[in-house]
Formats: sequence, C-alpha cells, structure tokens
Amino acid sequence: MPISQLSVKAIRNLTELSLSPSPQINIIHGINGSGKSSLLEAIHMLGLCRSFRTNKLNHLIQSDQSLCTVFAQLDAMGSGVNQPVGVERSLQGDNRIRYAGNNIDITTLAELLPIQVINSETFQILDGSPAIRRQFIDWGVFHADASFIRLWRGFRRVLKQRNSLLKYGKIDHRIRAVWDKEFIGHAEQLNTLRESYIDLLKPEFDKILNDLLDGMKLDLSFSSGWDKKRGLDQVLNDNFERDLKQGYTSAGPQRADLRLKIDGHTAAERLSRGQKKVVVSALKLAQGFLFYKLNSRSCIYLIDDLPSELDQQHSRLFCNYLEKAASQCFITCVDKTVLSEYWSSETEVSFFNLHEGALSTP
Ligand SMILES: Nc1ncnc2c1ncn2[C@@H]1O[C@H](COP(=O)(O)OP(=O)(O)OP(=O)(O)O)[C@@H](O)[C@H]1O
Repeated sequence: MPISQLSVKAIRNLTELSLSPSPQINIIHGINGSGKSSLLEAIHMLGLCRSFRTNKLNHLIQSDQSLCTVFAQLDAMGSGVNQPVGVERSLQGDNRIRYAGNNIDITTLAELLPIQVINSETFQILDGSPAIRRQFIDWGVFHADASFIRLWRGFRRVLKQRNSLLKYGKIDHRIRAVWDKEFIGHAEQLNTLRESYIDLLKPEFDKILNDLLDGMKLDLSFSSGWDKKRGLDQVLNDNFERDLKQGYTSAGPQRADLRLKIDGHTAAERLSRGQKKVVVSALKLAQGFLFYKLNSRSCIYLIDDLPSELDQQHSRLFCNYLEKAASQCFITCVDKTVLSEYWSSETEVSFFNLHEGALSTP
C-alpha cells in the first residue's frame, strides 16, 4: 500500500486534516470550494514539493499561516514496510523534506512517490506547447532510467553555456567546437533514452486507447528536435549563422516533441473534448502501466473531477482501467453517487466527504 496515513496542515482551506486512505480507490467528494482539489494538491506537494495548480507556492499556504505541512506513512517499495515521509514549506520558500528520519532532496522524493495527475490541465498534452509534452516524456524517462536526471542536468548546463556564447555574438571556432562536442554528446544520449521510452510506451498506449475509445487509432510518434537524416553535427553547422543572429540554439533535445495524429491530422484539431480527455487519460494510464512493468511498483493517481467531460460509458471504462492498474487513486467529484457503481466488489473503495476544508463523517 503506498500511502496508509495522510495528514495535511495549512494547505489552502485544509486547516488540519488526517485520513487513512484505501490502497486502491479513494473518492473525495464535496460541494464546490470544499477543498477537494486542495487535498490532491497536498498529496502532489508530498510527492514533488510543488503544486499542479500554481508555480507560486505561497498561494498554497493557508492565509495567516507561515508554513504548510503534509505528512504520510508510505510503503514506497510495496514491501509492506511503512516509513514516515513529510514535506514542509514556509512562506520564505524553504522546503524541508524528511523520509525515514533523514533529510532528503526533491529528486529522491520524486523517486519514492511517483505521481500522475489527471485534471483539466492535462488537456495541455494535446493542446499545449511542446514543453508540456517533453515534461510528459521526461516523467517516464526519469522513472525508467536512473541515469536520466544527471544527463538531463548536464544537457541543460551545456545548452545554457552554448546559448550564452551565441548571445555574446562572437565565438572563437575552437571554443565553439568544444561546446558543440559536449552538446552533441549529451543530446544523443538524452535522445536515445527518450526514444527507447516512447518505444516502450507506444504499445501500452495503443492497447489502452483501443479499449477506451472503441477501436480508435491514433499515431503516437516522437520527434527528436532535429533532422535525424543530417545528424546533429551537420544541423548545428547549418543553423550556426541563424542561431548566432537569434542568440540561441534552434535544434536539439530542447525542441523534442511528441506527435499524436489521427488520419494524418493533429489529434488536438480533430478530437472532441471528451475524446481528448480519454486520449490524455490513456497516455497517463499507459505511463502508469509501464512504470509498473519497469519498477514492479505502482504510481499514485490524482484525478481531479473525473466525471467532467466523460459520459457514463467512458467513465466506467476508465475506472475499470484504474482498477487494473493496481494503483492507489485519489479521485475527486462533487456527487459521489456518480462514481459509486463503477467498481468491482473486490476493489477497496473509500469515500471521504469534505465540507469547508474538513472531513465530515458519512
Ligand atoms: N491560501 C489559501 N488560504 C485559505 N483558503 C484558500 C487558500 N487558497 C484557496 N483557498 C480556498 O480553499 C477552498 C478550496 O478550494 P478547492 O479548489 O480545493 O475546492 P474544490 O472542492 O476542489 O472546489 P471545486 O469543486 O469548485 O473545484 C476555496 O474556497 C478557496 O477559496
């Protein structure tokens, strides 16, 4: 069981709250403004030290409070052994992260508590900028390959350095050769990790989408961020004068993207809102299934307002998949009856009613 005990203090309207969630399905219900999304945000904070709703974490801290905390008992490896994990964030921006009695960093925390969010923002995977799709890919690569984070940080450093040389305007060709070599080395390795991940993700996604969207076929493909036929060395050379004028590197993994097409058209242009929700949910489910295959443990799903955009049939199919994923899920909705019937009798489903930031007994 991932989270067996959860306590939240001073996150938005959640003054102080404790609950013992089910290892499987948790339905958080309540009227608008009762604090449902805030509870998901608290769990997200516990896993990643950030919110999925805002970059300004001070908005998360309850008005008149100087810090917020989230604490849980966590069986991170699914071995049956719980360890305490806690995150504290102050108005000054200090994070304190503790696991099993030790201070840990955010990367270690993210490894311990792999979290997937499905909410209205998840549509951005289809409609939004390539940066959002790269984030989606890199979530998977981070959890699939331990070398990713070091490589990614190295690549960011080299890219920053190359871009500042380009901005400066004059580059000695020997210095340029050194940085291009570094850039290409990092870029090729990063690209290989991303390509391998998408190769593994694709069959998972195709299968889930086929089941969820009545056999609809979408073509998922990965684009590296440069013309692979010419090779990155040649591309950097060909682009050099333009890059110098613009002051940044126009090709490389920083331009990678995920393409989703249907009958040759961009999925974002073709699909209805409900279909888009199914597609992005299928992508997130595929990541969860693949995560399980690669790591023999499950990730946690935070699903904000599951019924919105989905009809009954698709909600049911989606819930069936969540059951199969054997993940711990926290699902919010206004009316609990909508989500009461979709589960098999073996599934442990817990309901939590929120009212003005507090749990009320059923
Ligand atoms: N920093 C804060 N301090 C105190 N209260 C806050 C803070 N930020 C937001 N709130 C309040 O917390 C409440 C809970 O918001 P939340 O978005 O969690 O509700 P919800 O149950 O998900 O609602 P909905 O069903 O409308 O999506 C809101 O009334 C909001 O005004």
